[in-house]
Amino acid sequence: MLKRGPLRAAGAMSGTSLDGVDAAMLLTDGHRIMEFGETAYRAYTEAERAVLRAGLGHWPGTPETEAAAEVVEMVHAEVLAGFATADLVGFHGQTLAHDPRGQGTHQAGCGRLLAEALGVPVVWDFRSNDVRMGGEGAPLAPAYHFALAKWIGVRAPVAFLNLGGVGNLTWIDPRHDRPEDPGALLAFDTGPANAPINDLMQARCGLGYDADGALAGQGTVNEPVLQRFAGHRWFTRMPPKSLDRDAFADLQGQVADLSDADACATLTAVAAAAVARGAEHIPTPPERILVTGGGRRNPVMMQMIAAMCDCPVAPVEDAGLDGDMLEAQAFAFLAVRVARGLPTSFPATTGVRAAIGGGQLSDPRRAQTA
Ligand SMILES: Nc1ncnc2c1ncn2[C@@H]1O[C@H](COP(=O)(O)OP(=O)(O)OP(=O)(O)O)[C@@H](O)[C@H]1O
Ligand SMILES: CC(=O)N[C@H]1[C@@H]2OC[C@@H](O2)[C@@H](O)[C@@H]1O[C@H](C)C(=O)O
Repeated sequence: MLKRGPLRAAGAMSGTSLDGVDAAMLLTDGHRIMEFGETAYRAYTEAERAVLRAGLGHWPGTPETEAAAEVVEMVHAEVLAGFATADLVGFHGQTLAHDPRGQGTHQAGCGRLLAEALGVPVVWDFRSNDVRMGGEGAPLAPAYHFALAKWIGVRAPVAFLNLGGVGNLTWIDPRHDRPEDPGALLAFDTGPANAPINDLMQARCGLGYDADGALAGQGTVNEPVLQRFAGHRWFTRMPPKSLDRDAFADLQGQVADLSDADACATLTAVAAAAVARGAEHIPTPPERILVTGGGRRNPVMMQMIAAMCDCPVAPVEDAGLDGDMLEAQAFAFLAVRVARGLPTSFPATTGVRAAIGGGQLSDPRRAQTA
């Protein structure tokens, strides 16, 4: 049995950019943030990343996904070994495929095995119940973004923007008390963010990403490619909506004839345009957009977003938050919500019919997994 009151939860996230595993401790009762705790990061080795890449687009039960799950479990056990004092672990796993209106959603990594390895209860499989109930299964961080808005004490609507492999945006009206209140939140995936840039850098330069936007900064944006992207029907679809990492994989072909710098600048503008087109759906302009995820370190992308959106754009550090660990903290927060029977997604965040929880709790101290 988990104790009453606030819990020390460790969250772990392996994101779509496939760079590594982030872990962060949070003291929370699932409603409020009481304290931020220690953090850890373990980059995937090239060999591990290749195994994960080979699993992308595969559904459970193939040799590729089994190999990917083994890597995910092993690296998480290593990273989370330093969090043995946690009351609970929130384990997202690695999304390999996401098709909520078709085959479902698939996060590699078994939380029951991780719970046994760590000797700590683990909440995992956060997305599939939402999909089963008709939701998009993503984004799930908005419930945490709502708690963060309360933590930083905003009084006017604010937006959190995550620039990971894929981008996602949460608009929050802080006048509401609970994330499930109608009008409190609107969230959706904006579109591709760093994933197309990383794929380009890998293919053309043998590098993992465009560090500090250096290559993009030397290039010229190809307007026809940008305009074709901005006119995609994805942007007229009403939120909530979610995206698979490789949903816009054809972008690589569209920049194939451009120089490295022009292709990189164009894909960076694509990420920014996705945010700007997505922002057209939000109910009232936010006081500012607080940016989390690795893309906030790309000054070219940040400047393009600021230019295309009509409001201030700043890294979450400006509000005293940790933009590298925010998603790991989110899954610590969500784990506590699952353990306490609180909803983790809402009609305005995943499109699910009514606010619901999800996740499985595997407790190694019990014979059975609930
Ligand atoms: N200094 C930098 N300059 C440019 N880009 C950067 C920099 N640092 C990180 N990035 C980009 O951010 C990516 C990592 O972002 P992040 O860790 O937020 O993604 P993720 O959590 O894996 O993805 P998602 O949120 O979609 O699951 C890197 O792969 C790279 O593309
Ligand atoms: C299916 C899936 O793993 N989606 C991720 C991905 O990465 C960013 C964006 O697409 C977001 O929808 C989600 O992650 C964050 C943590 C979320 O659920 O809020």
